Amino acid sequence: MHSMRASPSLKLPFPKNLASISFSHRRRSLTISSTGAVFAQMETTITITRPDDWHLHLRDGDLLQSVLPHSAKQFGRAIVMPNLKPPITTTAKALAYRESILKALPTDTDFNPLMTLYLTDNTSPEEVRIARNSGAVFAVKLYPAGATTNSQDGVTDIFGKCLPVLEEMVKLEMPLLVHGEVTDPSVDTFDREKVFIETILTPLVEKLPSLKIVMEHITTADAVNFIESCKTGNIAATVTPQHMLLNRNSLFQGGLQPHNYCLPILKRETHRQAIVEAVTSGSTKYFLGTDSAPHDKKRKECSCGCAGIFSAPLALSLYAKVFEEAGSLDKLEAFTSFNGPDFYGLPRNTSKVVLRKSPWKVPETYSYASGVIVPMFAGETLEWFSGNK
Ligand SMILES: NC(=O)N[C@@H](CC(=O)O)C(=O)O
Ligand SMILES: [Zn+2]
Ligand SMILES: [Zn+2]
Repeated sequence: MHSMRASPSLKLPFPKNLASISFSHRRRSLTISSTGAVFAQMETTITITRPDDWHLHLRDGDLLQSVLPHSAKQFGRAIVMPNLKPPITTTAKALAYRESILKALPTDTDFNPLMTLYLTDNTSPEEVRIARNSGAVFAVKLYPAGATTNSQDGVTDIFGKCLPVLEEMVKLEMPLLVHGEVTDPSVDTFDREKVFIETILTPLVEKLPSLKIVMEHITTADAVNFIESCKTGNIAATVTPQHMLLNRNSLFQGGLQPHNYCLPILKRETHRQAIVEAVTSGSTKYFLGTDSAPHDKKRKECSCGCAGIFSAPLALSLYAKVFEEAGSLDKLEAFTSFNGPDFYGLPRNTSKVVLRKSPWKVPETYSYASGVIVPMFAGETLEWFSGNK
């Protein structure tokens, strides 16, 4: 009879260089087969500092009520996007929105929503000062008008209309969060991020070199090159699970796949690889921003489906998958839990979350009072499970 014992000498597929995160392999159960062989089933967990989500759409009303607990269970804080209808353009609106988020929170959580202001052509420097002094608003969000969901009130001409506000933001050390795509209909959809970097972002950094900028949800090797080329420490990027796990083929796999449609749109495989390589290298310039963007199933599956992927319940599992596949699980915690607060000048969380290697099936839908939301990877099995306190 040969037996397998749950001993530390058992070969497990993990990197050796595990500086900061703690792993544990525990024997969960023993199975004795008909031939008498004993199999030990191992339970593997990773314990990391509680992550934050630096780019999240919480919506309002019914939708807020049902999506918020998924983020609050796993994340300590989130930068809450202001693209509501109507948008959050003033501090007063941001504070009221914050109150409604706090009211919708489950009681057993200390989740902290960090608010943002929606930049328009008419935002005043005074409004940004009020926002900063409120202590509740942590950034200003630039949506080029028409670039994405609920961006119609966004900026039409950043250099013509917004310079005084941006100069004030430099003084206040208030970060500018950027949806980095041009809206010119003559520019190919797949090139809109690259052209934005060339025509807006590069001149903006030249004009205001000390403005803190987060390029949100990067999707291209061009964005990685841009971020790497900025040596000053005040330019960073958030990265979504979908832009590290999917390429544009997944928009068309076996037919049109509306639930993989988000903006900026998924790009070709070489871009995905460049992003994964940069993020899993351990660079401090990249941090977790799910861009979890719930829409009702009916608004995704229709003749003109809207952009946005709902990933809040599974995002952490997905990031773990990316880092594991890259052989860089030891770098996961800095990306999820350190680089973001360090960039924003906020303390890192002190509590922990546990990720468990315990396969689970992503639900086909999540329901809310007025309908259902189809999550990313609906119905698929994921290896890492998170969600325990
Ligand atoms: N990412 C998306 O495709 N959609 C976001 C808006 C955004 O972040 O651009 C949304 O609010 O639905
Ligand atoms: Zn966006
Ligand atoms: Zn977004």
